[in-house]
Amino acid sequence: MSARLAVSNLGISYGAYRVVRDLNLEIGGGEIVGLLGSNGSGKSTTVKVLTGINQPDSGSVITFNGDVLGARDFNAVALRRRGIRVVHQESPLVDDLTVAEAIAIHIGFPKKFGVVRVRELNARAQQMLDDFEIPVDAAALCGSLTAGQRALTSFTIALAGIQPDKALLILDEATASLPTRDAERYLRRVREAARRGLSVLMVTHRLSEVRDFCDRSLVLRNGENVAEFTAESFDESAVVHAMVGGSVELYASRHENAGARDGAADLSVSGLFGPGLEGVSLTASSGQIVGITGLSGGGASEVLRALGGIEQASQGTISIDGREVVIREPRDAIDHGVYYLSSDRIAEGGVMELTVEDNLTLPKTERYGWGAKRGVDSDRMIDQMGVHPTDPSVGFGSLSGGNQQKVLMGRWLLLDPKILLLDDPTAGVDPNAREAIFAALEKVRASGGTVLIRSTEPAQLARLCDVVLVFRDGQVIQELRGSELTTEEISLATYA
Ligand SMILES: Nc1ncnc2c1ncn2[C@@H]1O[C@H](COP(=O)(O)OP(=O)(O)OP(=O)(O)O)[C@@H](O)[C@H]1O
Repeated sequence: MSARLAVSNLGISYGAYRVVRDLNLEIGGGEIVGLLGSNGSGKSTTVKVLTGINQPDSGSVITFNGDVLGARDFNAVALRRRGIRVVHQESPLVDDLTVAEAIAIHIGFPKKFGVVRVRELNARAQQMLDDFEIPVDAAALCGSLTAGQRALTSFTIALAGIQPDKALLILDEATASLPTRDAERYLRRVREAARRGLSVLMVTHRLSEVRDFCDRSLVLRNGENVAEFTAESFDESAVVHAMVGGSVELYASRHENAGARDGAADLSVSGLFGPGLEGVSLTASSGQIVGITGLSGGGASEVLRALGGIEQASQGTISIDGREVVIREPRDAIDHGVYYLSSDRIAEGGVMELTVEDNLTLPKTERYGWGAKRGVDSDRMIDQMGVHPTDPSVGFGSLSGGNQQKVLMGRWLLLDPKILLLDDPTAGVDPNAREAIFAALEKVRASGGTVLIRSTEPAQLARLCDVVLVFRDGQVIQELRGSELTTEEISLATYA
């Protein structure tokens, strides 16, 4: 039987810049294939060809269900009609629509005499959700869904109106911002769909997902296919080796931490109320990495946003080095040496139209003057964070997602942060970049800074943090320290 998707000699270029070369890939019916690679290795670019955003170079041959695709097929509508569907990391659901309406946008509204039949609309959507045991009410507003439910709704939309045994689902880091537990739940649904014949191409940086859910996986490096693993031969260190062309050094781990000063609460928050916050109190000392976790909407992201001046607290006090400060907007936070890195790097971080150097040095622009210092600083950060490409004059908007994240992190590191607030900084970054981020945090800690980091991956927090604060209903409900800092304890406290 022929493969569902067969790609041979795929080349993809941006102008004269060849980003993908000679890529060969086959996916059989009902197979789940992982696509791995460092940030900037060409994964998204490949997905963009299969979803009709990019055109392949001439000489590339792509066959889907036995049909060789021609130039006219490479547009989003035609490929979707053929049964190639994609789910991205951010679910573009309109908050004011119900789940049933969001599904109907893609497959049509049931109508009689031009009037939408709401009962039928809801019943049909509920049937689709129930078919995959997705715990979502079809009549609920999309805006009321948790992150995990949103992701599962997007999955349902992607599968709407297709025959699984003729289709290909592409997961483009679909689980990157989900907590580990929700991601597993999600991928179990994907596996069920694969049992029904759906073919799946899964782009992810979480190697454990590939180990647990993929039948095979390919590794891209600099746009070339450098290794292939079966479920049996899959080995995390061999994969990472193939991704980076060398080994990854492991940096920070909390056992190395000697910097924390006991009792010196350099950041102290008391009775903080505000959007999503119901009286948060916490302290963090110089030289500490404080982990923040909790279900979405529980206050973990919200407290970082309030401290960073993105949202305004309505009540409560924030003190730094024993002095009360007022943080109403990002500028106030920055003036006190408090820097916030959002999980939404596009909306709240980088300026797409500016260069990498501009983005790195943005908050310090007025201090540079005419000397070469600006270039020296930006080169140093490009090197420290392993930004690719290394040319500081390229547009920030042309960097891959993971490389954008490294630049935004580098921007704050250049300012020697006193307090660094990071909201899920490793979502969508490859293992090498993750280690570069951890190494940078270790430096901040060693120089007496304080880091508050939210992560959806309990294993990361267990490895990195001196203390982990668990949030629920807008409050800190538990503090884990010392021997409690294990993946299991953190997961239990977060989800139980
Ligand atoms: N519009 C563009 N113009 C020029 N170069 C681009 C453009 N988009 C991407 N690139 C370059 O193509 C290369 C591959 O990027 P791509 O986004 O495919 O990487 P990726 O493997 O998906 O990375 P990540 O894991 O960070 O998302 C990168 O070097 C990137 O800088």
